Amino acid sequence: MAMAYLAWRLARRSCPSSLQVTSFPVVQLHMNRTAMRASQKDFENSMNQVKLLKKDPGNEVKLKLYALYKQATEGPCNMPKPGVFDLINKAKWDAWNALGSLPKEAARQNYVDLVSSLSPSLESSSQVEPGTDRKSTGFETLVVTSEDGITKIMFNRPKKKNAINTEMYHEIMRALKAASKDDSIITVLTGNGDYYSSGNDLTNFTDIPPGGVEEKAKNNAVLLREFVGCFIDFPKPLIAVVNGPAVGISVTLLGLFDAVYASDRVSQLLESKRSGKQREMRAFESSFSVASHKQATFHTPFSHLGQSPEGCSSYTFPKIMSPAKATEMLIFGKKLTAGEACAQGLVTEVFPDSTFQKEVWTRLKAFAKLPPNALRISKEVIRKREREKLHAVNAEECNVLQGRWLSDECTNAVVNFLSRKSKL
Ligand SMILES: CCCCCCCCCCCCC/C=C/C(=O)SCCNC(=O)CCNC(=O)[C@H](O)C(C)(C)COP(=O)(O)OP(=O)(O)OC[C@H]1O[C@@H](n2cnc3c(N)ncnc32)[C@H](O)[C@@H]1OP(=O)(O)O
Repeated sequence: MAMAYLAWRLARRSCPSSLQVTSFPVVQLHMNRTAMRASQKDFENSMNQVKLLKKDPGNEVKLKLYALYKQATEGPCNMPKPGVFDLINKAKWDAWNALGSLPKEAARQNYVDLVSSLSPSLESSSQVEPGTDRKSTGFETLVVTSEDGITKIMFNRPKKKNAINTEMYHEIMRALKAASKDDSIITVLTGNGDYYSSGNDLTNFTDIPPGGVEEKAKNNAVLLREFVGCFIDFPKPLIAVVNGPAVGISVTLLGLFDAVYASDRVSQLLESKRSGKQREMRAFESSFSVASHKQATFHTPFSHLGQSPEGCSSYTFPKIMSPAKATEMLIFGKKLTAGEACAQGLVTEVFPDSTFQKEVWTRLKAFAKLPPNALRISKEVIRKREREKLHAVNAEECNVLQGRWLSDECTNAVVNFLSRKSKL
């Protein structure tokens, strides 16, 4: 019924224009010379950790783990190429063969990194006494854990790039409200899998209630306003660990966080691509092995989607990065690398991808050892004078979006995506 509704709205107008398609080869930076080499013990520990993963990481990640394991233990692919109809072995052969002549020790390090990026809590819990890793139950779209004074809220829809559906909006609000009252010192948001979050789940547009599209838009404007309000009012230090690409509302909300940490995987690649330094690009890419993660990028394609800024970004982004830079992101949809987002003040610090999880969680555990009242009171002193303004901005943005959601431009863009004609 929902798709029929969208088709009906589409049929009333000309065929939608297609979205610009930009995509960069997803490659993984080869271990650089200064990166630590994973010991055999680390490698064996990681193999055991894979067995402890509570959630299936998905075929894409499992293929990468398989390929890196074979490369680390046997070297370049030495398997005869399976036939085209032997789909599983063909997929495994492709994944292993794509690693080329990646050295064994680099493959071992990449394997260890990939496993630790799949479950940072496994890594941090492997460094604490059993039993202190409290996992909150009752969430479908999140994994919420509390240990070392840190409540970690992990988006957990990796197969959908951690797109935020209606259930997830409510669960994030519930998790934040619980975190504001629990005994943790700081709260961290991060993503499971290769994305931080691809923003609003565009299928949110499809289930039209009996009251019609106007009612849906009104209800979702209320939902959005309440959701962003939780971030404006959150009393403890709130930190984002951006483990992969971030899109839409997952980017705009970063202006309300107290710190944003991201990995550098993408910076050199995209920057040399943009600067047209093809020779440098080829040299750089030649050292790449096959992707095992996506790069942390920051993309707010609101105009492409016929929508408008939210998450208080219409106010915070010009303040953080200047009106001109905010315009490039919020109006023209410029996608930023982690390095660019850091240079513009949206990201607090960028870490080498090979040590990203280790360094960030070590730092967060140190923060969580600071006096909790001093942290809360200092945050309050910094944030309180803007709070009323932020709520007013949030209300206005939701009002404008409510109208945008009813526009032809937005409907066309959503139908485009849902019909899989193009992606951003
Ligand atoms: C009329 C009333 C309307 C009410 C509206 C309700 C709104 C709810 C209230 C709150 C609204 C807040 C406002 C927020 C705005 C935003 O966040 S705008 C940004 C929205 N996000 C996007 O536009 C990104 C869309 N996704 C993509 O462009 C691509 O998926 C990708 C992120 C670039 C990744 O591409 P790729 O690596 O090729 O992977 P895919 O194969 O595309 O994705 C894997 C599967 O995941 C699904 N998916 C990914 N992102 C989304 C998403 N945002 N929404 C829905 N589904 C998503 C994708 O479809 C794939 O699924 P399968 O095909 O089933 O495998």
